[in-house]
Amino acid sequence: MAELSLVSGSVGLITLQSPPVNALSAAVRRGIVDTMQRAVSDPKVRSVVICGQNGVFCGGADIREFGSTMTGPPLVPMIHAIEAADKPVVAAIEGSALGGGLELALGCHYRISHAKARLGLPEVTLGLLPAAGGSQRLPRLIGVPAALDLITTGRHVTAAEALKLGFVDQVTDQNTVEAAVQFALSVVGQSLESRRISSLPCPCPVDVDALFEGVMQRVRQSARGAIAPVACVQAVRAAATLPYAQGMQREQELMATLFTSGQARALQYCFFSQRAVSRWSMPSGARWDTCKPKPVTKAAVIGLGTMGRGITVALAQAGLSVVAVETQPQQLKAGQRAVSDMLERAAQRLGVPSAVQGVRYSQELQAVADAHLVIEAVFEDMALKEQLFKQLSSICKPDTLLCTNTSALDIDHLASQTHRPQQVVGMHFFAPAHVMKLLEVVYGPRSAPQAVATAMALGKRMGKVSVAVGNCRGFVGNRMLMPYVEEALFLLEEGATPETVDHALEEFGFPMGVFRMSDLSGLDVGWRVRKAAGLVEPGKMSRVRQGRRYSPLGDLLCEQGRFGQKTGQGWYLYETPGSREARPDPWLHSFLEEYRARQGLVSRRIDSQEVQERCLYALINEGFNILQESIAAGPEDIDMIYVFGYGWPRHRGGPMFYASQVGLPRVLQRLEHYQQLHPDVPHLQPSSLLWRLVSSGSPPIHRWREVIRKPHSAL
Ligand SMILES: C[C@H](O)[C@H](C)C(=O)SCCNC(=O)CCNC(=O)[C@H](O)C(C)(C)COP(=O)([O-])OP(=O)([O-])OC[C@H]1O[C@@H](n2cnc3c(N)ncnc32)[C@H](O)[C@@H]1OP(=O)([O-])[O-]
Repeated sequence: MAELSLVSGSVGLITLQSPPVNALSAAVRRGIVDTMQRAVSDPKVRSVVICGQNGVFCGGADIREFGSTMTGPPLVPMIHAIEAADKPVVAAIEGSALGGGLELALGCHYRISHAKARLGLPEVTLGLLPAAGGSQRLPRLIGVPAALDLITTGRHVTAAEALKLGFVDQVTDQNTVEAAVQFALSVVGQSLESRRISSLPCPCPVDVDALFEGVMQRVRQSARGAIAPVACVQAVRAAATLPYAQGMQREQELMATLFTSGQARALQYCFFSQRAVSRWSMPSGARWDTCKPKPVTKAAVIGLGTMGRGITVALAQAGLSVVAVETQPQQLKAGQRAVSDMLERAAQRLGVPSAVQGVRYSQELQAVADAHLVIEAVFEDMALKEQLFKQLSSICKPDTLLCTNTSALDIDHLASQTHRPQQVVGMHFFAPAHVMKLLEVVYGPRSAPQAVATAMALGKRMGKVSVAVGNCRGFVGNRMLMPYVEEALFLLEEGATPETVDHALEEFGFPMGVFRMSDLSGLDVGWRVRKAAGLVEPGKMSRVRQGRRYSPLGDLLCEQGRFGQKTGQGWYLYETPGSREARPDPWLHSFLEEYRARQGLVSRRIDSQEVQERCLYALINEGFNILQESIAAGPEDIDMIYVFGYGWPRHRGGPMFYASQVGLPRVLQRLEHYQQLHPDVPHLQPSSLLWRLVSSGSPPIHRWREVIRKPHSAL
């Protein structure tokens, strides 16, 4: 929908009307074509301004339409008609001009932007490329290198940067539409030839081949198997080397290869899932739209170790007044210094005032008494946390929320240490807490829905992707990680090496394989968790613990002080303790051979397919158990946890989406296959929910919740 009105006597004002972001749906495109034709043919109209309703110019093509047959006027000729108009057309950009929205503006002869607007061509983040002329017009306007950067990264830029780059003509902090109308009045009668970007030559870099080879190499490396960034480079290359019309044809050809790709579907699923997880629900029926969060302006953090420092920074950057408590004077001093440095550096980088003044420090627990919300990030020890929750329960006001950053301990047990279990939830951040986007909000059986609502709202305010999950061992992320890590260890026992396992997982798209990741986070972290679970028997080689198969390989390395990067030795060798470059370790290879010989294991060749299937399907299977138990409300919750917290490649959609793409019958069949080979490994036993989904005809992922909700016999 678009509306045409005459303003200031001779300006035709076209307003896009499709809340919330005026996406270019079929109806909006039809409205633009109709209103443009009327504006061009109306003699009273001497210039045109295009703007968006509700302070948003346009969020691009309507992503919801991608799954169905496209109807209505196509974008490319619509924009060509605007560019070809013989009356000046000015885009009044407020809020966002993204994707097709910016391409629409690039079809206009002038662009006036509000200072707070965000502009960009983020199609690559949806597995696509700018296919309404953006890959051909932007390079002509701002040059090839700058266009390559914006199109291959999909990053949003400020109006100030857009002005500097040259694709907006004016920036205002006043009324943008008014400024655009005045501008449109001022350019009536001026020649438009040089304002039709498609007719401009593309400024070609001296050695165009070298430039594109260099960019393509970099893009392929960082893409880790994603196809859209590669196609984006090829489209911009067409702009640099072909006349406009041929370049446009190349753009459309490349888009056709992406539009129906599995990766595009996965990335668009992630787009909507990232928004869907904020609409949380609990098994009790409590939901995001029935529980009002409590206001939180004063927060407290207890423990200024690595996690406590990151959480303090994230809270301060979100504008809260924070009191950080650390009882150890040395640790308090070091923590205060680290937090101040991080806040100063971030302020410089973002060009905003620093939030250092918003943080107070204390050695006294009493200092948290008037906080609205307290997050403890002390050492991961149950006895220590029990003691702390008892103290907080008497120090804090009755309605103060008590949150724990534990990554595995029982939330409900900690709640039982207080007089207000309903006010206790987990807020599980991921290291570094001021950088990682994911926040697991963990509710126990006695957590009040308003406590969940408040923690979720605070997560959103901190710029986190917050996912509400139920209390169980390891919550969602770490619980699914256990079978993934165990399968990797079993594969070493059967003949693989850390290099071959990691290569297969990095080939799949993970930034780091399981063994490099383990060396980074420290083998001793998992060792402590296994000890707490009673699984570790120092020096023992037995491969059955608590009635199931167990690999003591990790324990044996830890007993030799091989904790990974921090000790310079782990599954790999490092130049010095703390260095990051992993090198294959001949000692570890002979250690594995000796271990197999002592265990009577016969080594065999293991290919990438088996590594990927066993590690990923075991993880996915645990995901089905989690859905079955309603620990997670839907597959989107699990997928966003893995995409934003565990490096699951976004172009693979997340573990559950990936399973739906592979095909549930295939996942089931492969799990059964490996379970027959390894009957002593319970986590290969297919989840009953997986069975049920397959026997219900493997419905598409957006319909899994119906099957999950349907009453069923446990048999
Ligand atoms: C040819 C052409 O070359 C190609 C092919 C394309 O153009 S491809 C498309 C390229 N465009 C994009 O990649 C921009 C995508 N959007 C955004 O980045 C953000 O939305 C935003 C604009 C910066 C606003 O952020 P926000 O935080 O204020 O609100 P929100 O919660 O995100 O969004 C508010 C609501 O609007 C929905 N929404 C947003 N953009 C949409 C879009 N382009 N299509 C359909 N729905 C959209 C969103 O799902 C949510 O719905 P619901 O969850 O409420 O039901």
